[in-house]
Amino acid sequence: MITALDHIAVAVPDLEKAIKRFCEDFGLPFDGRDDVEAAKTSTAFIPLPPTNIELVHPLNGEGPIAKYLEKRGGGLHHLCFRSDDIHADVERLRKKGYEFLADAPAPGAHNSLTIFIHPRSCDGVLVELSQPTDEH
Ligand SMILES: CC[C@@H](C(=O)O)C(=O)SCCNC(=O)CCNC(=O)[C@H](O)C(C)(C)COP(=O)(O)OP(=O)(O)OC[C@H]1O[C@@H](n2cnc3c(N)ncnc32)[C@H](O)[C@@H]1OP(=O)(O)O
Ligand SMILES: [Co+2]
Repeated sequence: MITALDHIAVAVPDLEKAIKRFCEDFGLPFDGRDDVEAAKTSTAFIPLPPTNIELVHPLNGEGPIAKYLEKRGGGLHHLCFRSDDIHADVERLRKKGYEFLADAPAPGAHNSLTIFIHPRSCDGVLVELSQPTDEH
């Protein structure tokens, strides 16, 4: 079951500059960085209960965020829904015809398991499902 809006992700061309903007200029809290090799993505989390902002930047200059920045520049990149049973939610949504971008959930930021639904299944919005695998 989907239980929360876990995060809203913003693709940024300069991660340090974006962290300064959100945390120093806007005065928001900073919950640290997490480089996720499996997703080829560097993240920075800004907790804003009951959700978070996730800044996403290419890890080692490659991967999906690199392609996105190259084609579109910075911008809103995806919405992530938290699930309490990601395998059941994937099965349920696949049966409804949603196009997933992987066969199975993979490691995400903050020890989560994540999987993405193609934007063409969701009116042009890239949607991530995420299940925490331990307390962060
Ligand atoms: C850190 C881990 C994790 C977490 O724990 O939170 C993350 O958030 S990782 C974040 C980065 N990872 C991903 O984005 C993985 C899923 N994304 C993909 O697999 C690809 O980016 C994609 C969505 C399949 C697009 O890749 P590709 O087909 O190679 O790119 P194109 O540029 O050719 O785009 C095709 C099509 O899709 C539209 N598009 C692309 N990105 C987005 C987006 N973020 N939001 C909305 N739409 C998007 C693009 O405009 C193209 O549309 P058409 O032109 O209409 O075909
Ligand atoms: Co995300």
